[in-house]
Amino acid sequence: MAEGGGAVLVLSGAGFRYHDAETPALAGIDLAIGRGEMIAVLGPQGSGTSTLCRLAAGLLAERGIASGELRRAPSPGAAVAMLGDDPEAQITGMTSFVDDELRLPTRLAGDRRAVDVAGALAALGAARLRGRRLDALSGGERQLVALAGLTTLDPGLLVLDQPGLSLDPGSRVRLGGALARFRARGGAVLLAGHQHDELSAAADRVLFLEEGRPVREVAPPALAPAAGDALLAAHGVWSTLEVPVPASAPVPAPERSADRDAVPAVGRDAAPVVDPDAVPVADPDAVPAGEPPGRDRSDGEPEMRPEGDRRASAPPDPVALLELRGLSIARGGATIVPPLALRLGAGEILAVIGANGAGKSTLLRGIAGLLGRDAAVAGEVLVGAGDAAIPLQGLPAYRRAGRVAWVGQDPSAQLSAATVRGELERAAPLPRHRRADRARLRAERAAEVDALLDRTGLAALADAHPSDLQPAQRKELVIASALLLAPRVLLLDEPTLGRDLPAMRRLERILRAFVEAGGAVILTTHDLRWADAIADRTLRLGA
Ligand SMILES: Nc1ncnc2c1ncn2[C@@H]1O[C@H](COP(=O)(O)OP(=O)(O)OP(=O)(O)O)[C@@H](O)[C@H]1O
Repeated sequence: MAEGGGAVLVLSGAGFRYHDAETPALAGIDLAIGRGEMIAVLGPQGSGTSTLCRLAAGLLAERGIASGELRRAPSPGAAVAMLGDDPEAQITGMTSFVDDELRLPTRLAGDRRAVDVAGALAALGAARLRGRRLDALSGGERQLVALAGLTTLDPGLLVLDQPGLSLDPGSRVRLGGALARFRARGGAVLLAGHQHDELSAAADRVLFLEEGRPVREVAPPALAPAAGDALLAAHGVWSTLEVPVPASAPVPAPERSADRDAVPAVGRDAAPVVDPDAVPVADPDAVPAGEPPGRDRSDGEPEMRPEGDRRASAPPDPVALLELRGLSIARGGATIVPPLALRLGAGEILAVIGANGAGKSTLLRGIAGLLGRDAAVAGEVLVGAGDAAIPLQGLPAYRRAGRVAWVGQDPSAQLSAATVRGELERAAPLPRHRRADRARLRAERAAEVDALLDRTGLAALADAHPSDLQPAQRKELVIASALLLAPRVLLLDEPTLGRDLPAMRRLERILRAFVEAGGAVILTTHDLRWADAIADRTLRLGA
């Protein structure tokens, strides 16, 4: 551990207690980060990782009482720059375009020097975002812009709270490369989170927190998949790292074929009940004349293709819950989702994967009827099977919601009540009833809300304001609201964001119970290891 003169940040016996809290959020923190070092602090949700970030960045002064010692070394540029844990709050709201957003931190610091916008974006593999409007970016693209903006400050210490949120694995690796270059120039990095990923794996040391106290320090190789899983589990931390494929493993079948027989079988525990011909495929017949399948962008990005089908042998299709017939979505003159044919059976979980900006959220929004007029949606979305199938296209979102319930990438945008319980109580109207039945129905709904609060781990927070929840808890709340609608199909956009190990297990239990009761799920995720474990099939969007 770096001490004394070379240290950029030193915490000795440091602690912090929020004004309204009975117990300290942090206590007994001894940590020194030297020039060129990167330390990861991991722990379960509520263990104090975000508080430690804010303390290190000097952002807690008004909110409680600090104890112990904290020293930051002076730096020629900004002493410290921090990325917070809420991906949707990263963009300032003060600018409309990517380039201006990247110049803003330097300008706000009173520095008039020219900012290398192109270089900052290119370092994160995001050169394509130059000149784009901020309100037309995907969640991960926004995260990349926020990260690129921080790097323009060239601070002595970079504090990153869950920087991998919303980033695809390639972006996480590129961010790791940018951090390595920053460290080579003498910069120091403190990262924190509830998940172990490519970034924490590249740290010099990993410190585990438990109830605000440091409990163990290890070198990242001790946490490698799958050997390190038990150690991470003992500290309530989830790992998104994929188990490396041995060099001798068989090469999987090509992904691009629309021929079902060419889809790599990746094995499965329970056979899904889907149509044997229901493997999601690019529908060549649905491609408009003159337009190639895939998004018409110069960087050769997305193309729809089947990723994997876990069926060892395909059983008959008893209940098709959702069918897409040539669904395609274009925005701003570009094809975002190429024509897609897909049938989803009762009991099935489909994971949609793909790089940042590949179109995953757009697909879910298209199914839910939540795209604005600027989006050109073609093709059909049907819920139900055969003659009973109900076409959803043309129906407004509120009329689709009872059939396909959508949980968006940004949970804050779906919350409006003053308390967690209030949010659930208003999530779905009571069924049509006679006045005499009202009291009984209300009591049943209250019991249902209590049960959901327990299942989603929110019972102790029932009276909290939704804005006071962590991002992962807000998502939990929106999932609970969606379940109250009793939909046939759940559409979950990045449900794993920011979850620790217990919260991941809770999510799995909720999904399993939903599909075992006859529902179907489409979810998006950048956690490819988890997608492989939870989903019956995966669909990759983009290149
Ligand atoms: N209103 C809009 N107008 C034009 N393009 C848009 C608009 N909204 C999103 N896009 C673009 O559509 C593409 C797909 O966005 P989408 O949010 O679906 O991606 P995603 O796969 O969910 O990405 P992420 O993994 O980062 O969440 C992106 O390139 C995005 O910039």
